[in-house]
Amino acid sequence: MGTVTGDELDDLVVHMSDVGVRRGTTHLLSGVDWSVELDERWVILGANGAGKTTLLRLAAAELHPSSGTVHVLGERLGRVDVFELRPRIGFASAALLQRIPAEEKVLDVVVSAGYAVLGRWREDYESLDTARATELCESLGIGHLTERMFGTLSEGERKRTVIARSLMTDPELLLLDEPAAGLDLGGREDLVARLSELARDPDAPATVLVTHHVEEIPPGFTHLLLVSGGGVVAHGLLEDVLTSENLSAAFGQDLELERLGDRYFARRRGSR
Ligand SMILES: Nc1ncnc2c1ncn2[C@@H]1O[C@H](COP(=O)(O)OP(=O)(O)OP(=O)(O)O)[C@@H](O)[C@H]1O
Repeated sequence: MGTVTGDELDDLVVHMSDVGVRRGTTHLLSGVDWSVELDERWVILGANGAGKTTLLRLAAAELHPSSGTVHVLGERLGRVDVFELRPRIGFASAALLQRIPAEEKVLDVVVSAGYAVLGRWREDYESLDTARATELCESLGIGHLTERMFGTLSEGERKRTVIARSLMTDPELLLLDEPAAGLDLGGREDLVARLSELARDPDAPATVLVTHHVEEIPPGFTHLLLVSGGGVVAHGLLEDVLTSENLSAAFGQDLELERLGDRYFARRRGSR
């Protein structure tokens, strides 16, 4: 990816150069070079344990690299106050989902992202925030659930609530960790369609979505980072990088990729 100058960095939402993450003697990531530009929508695809969540946590400024450099929204990790950086990033993570109290009202789960982040006076902004949270819930198909307790929602409804929350602060970077995991077929298809709408919205932030399955790639996503064993197998434009060969290399199996319209499917070669 070459050396990037200061001016070029301003246009990059994420820039990683020769990044490694180590825990003891284990290398979670090594030699990762990756950049995300303002108008790009990236999918990170790879097998269990490939390093996808570790990459996302670096981009979320939740983790520092052990080696190499990571810039997020023009700021270098290690040289920036992450508490100032994180509010500019929307991160719908599985960890966040687990931390939300079961008795919290859906609308409050979404709206409170704004309070926590901006530390503004509730009285002044309450109605504006409520209107925005309601609009986000409606756009994600949970507009009828805003008064429900979070703990009473289905898995799919919870995922959408967390995505709505991550958009509440109007982030410059949106990170989605396995948004379709655990959903039934209908739930997955509905979420894929909504994420596709978001991806095609020119006002939406630069987005990075982590998944294990090519079937979950929403149309409108533009780029793909294929990872395996803590390293990058291939990266670039989705339609160039998503091939049977690259997929087989990333998953260590002889896989056959099929494209049907703007969706992808994969199976082991020779299987019926
Ligand atoms: N603190 C740690 N110490 C040692 N190994 C770790 C630590 N955290 C993560 N790992 C290992 O690093 C590897 C990458 O983890 P990561 O969660 O990034 O993978 P992933 O691609 O998101 O996996 P999955 O798809 O299963 O969620 C895994 O093998 C994991 O067991």
